Amino acid sequence: MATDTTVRRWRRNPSLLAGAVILGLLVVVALVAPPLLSGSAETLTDDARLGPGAEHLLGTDAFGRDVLARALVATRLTLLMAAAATAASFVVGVAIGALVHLAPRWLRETCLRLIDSAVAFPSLVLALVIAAVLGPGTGSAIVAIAVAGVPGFARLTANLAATVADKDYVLTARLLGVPGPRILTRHVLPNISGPLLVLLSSSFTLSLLDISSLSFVGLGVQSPQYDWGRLLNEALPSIFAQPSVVLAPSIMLIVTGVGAMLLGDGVASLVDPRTRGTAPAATGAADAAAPATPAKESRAVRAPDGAGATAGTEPDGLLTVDGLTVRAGDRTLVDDVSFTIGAGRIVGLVGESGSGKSTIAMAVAGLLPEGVRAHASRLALGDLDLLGTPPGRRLATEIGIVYQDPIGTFNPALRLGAQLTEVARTHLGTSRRQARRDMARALADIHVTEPERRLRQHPHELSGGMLQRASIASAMTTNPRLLIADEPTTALDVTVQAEVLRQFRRINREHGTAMLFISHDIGVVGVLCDTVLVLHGGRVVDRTTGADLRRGTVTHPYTRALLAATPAAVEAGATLSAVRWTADDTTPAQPDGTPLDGKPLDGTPPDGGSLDGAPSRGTQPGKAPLAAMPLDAAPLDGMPPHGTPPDDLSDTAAGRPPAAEGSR
Ligand SMILES: Nc1ncnc2c1ncn2[C@@H]1O[C@H](COP(=O)(O)OP(=O)(O)OP(=O)(O)O)[C@@H](O)[C@H]1O
Repeated sequence: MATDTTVRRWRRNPSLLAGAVILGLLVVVALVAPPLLSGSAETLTDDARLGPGAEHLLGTDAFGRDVLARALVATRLTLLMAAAATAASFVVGVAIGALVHLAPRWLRETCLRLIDSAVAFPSLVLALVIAAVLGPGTGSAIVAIAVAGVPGFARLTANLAATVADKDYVLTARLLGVPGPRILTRHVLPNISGPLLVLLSSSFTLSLLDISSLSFVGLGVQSPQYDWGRLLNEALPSIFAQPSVVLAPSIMLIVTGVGAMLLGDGVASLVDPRTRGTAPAATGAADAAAPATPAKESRAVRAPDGAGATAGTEPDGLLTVDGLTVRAGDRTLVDDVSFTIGAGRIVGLVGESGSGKSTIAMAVAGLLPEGVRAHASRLALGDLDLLGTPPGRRLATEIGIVYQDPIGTFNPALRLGAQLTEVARTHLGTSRRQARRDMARALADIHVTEPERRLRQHPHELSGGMLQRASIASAMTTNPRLLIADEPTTALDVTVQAEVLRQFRRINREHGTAMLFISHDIGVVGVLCDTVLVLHGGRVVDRTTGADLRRGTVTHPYTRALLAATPAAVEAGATLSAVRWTADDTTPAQPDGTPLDGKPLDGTPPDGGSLDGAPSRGTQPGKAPLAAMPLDAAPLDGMPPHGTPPDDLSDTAAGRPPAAEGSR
């Protein structure tokens, strides 16, 4: 079975096959040629300068030695030198690149500039200078070529590591307190191995040519040793009279280079789990939502009219954010934002793209990118002070994060089982077997089909909806007090969105988990959240409730403008409003320019857009708004029918703390 798979993989990878065959043959030549052909390659005879013939296929050189035999015998030394130089460049270059990536910013920038300058210098010229300084010889040629190859590997490693460093799975590892070197070896290096292997193969080819060049100009291999470069050097005086003498070493050089490139391409595609050719799991049906019962009347307490600005502050605040300001250099990204989240409550952050939602979430989780600084009068999760350096273990176990892109959440190079059980094994001390058993149960709870099999799969083998549910299960491993969901439904189609939202609601009710729920979709926020902060330009411009959003009874002009820009809230045939509002505006923008007067907007469901309403007018073809999705369809893909509370998204289920919104 395993052999079948291996054969299929090789067949699907012709580059790998061709490269391996070519280099394999060359290795055989390197092994057998010296003992078999040294005699005819090195014995001086009187048959000098013979042309190609039956006895000497490519003729003889000026000392009567067989030209082809010499080229074949030289294979061993040439390959060994090129391999040694490339291996040294690779090891030292990747190590330097990794250290540069881990270094503080100023040092990293300085090192990168130096590396860039070294890369700009042609490697052969660099090698010539080094070889000239070290003196001619085999050892100095290897050192010269190895040193000349280091900057290329260092730059590629540092640059690629930087592109992986802001991936969600790296941020999660940082939140979990995984040390930098381990993040590097487990998450970063495996995900940049493809390009590094391609560079390794091209670097081998380059080393081969550079070493041959050094020997050709007399700085490399010295007589009586010989490599292909040395053979070309010896053939130079008779190149016009007897061109066949340069043929053998030249062909050997070309064939070896092509073989190395083909092998590099093939290996790069082999190590990339996304191109291994495993069939992806069924999508669509597997992700479809299970049926839900009709939503019951909303219970969320509504802030009194005109008191929208008092919502967003909750009694018994579990999470306290007071005067949070986030800056990147001189630029203020988040300006004096304050709110609290009570235990078991869901607070939404809504606003246009760039309004600062994710920045607030990352500041809470202590995951702000380099160069971005947060200041606050208070930033705390219960007794855990989030300013400064909170203990990594507490951060890892008390805050869970679900990101927007379920694919980016997971390390594509690792199987899901290893990733999903990491927190339990690292922070809870659970054994590997028990952690897998627990995770399989958690996945089943969240309606992931065939959980055991999923744990053995790579992320690319699951659909987006399944991955998002897996990441929710993963975030819940430690039963965190606060779950941050950063646009968790944006990358999903609307049917899957509903199921994912239902899971958030279920978790909130069953575990009493407080949530900071981020979305640019005001409909989604209205459906799920108790209280909602509306952000604009990094500031909170309105504080309202989910119930008010669903009823469309919000009063703030910007919030009303956001609602007016929601397809489900607009009459069929009417113009969809663009949001044009500045902090100085006191009147909301209507499509026709008339001010909104506080009446519910046309098309907005009168008692809120629960997930069970009939499709609204104004719905865009092909993408129904969430508020319009009927969720009582038959279960799909064998998903267990559910839909009884707590899986509906109404606010009526028991077990939630009373929502008495206080004021700041
Ligand atoms: N590392 C950074 N350095 C400088 N500015 C940044 C950085 N990260 C984000 N910003 C800026 O901060 C502002 C807020 O970004 P943020 O990602 O928090 O917005 P958002 O509301 O979450 O948007 P979206 O919905 O598109 O994710 C944006 O103007 C963005 O350009």
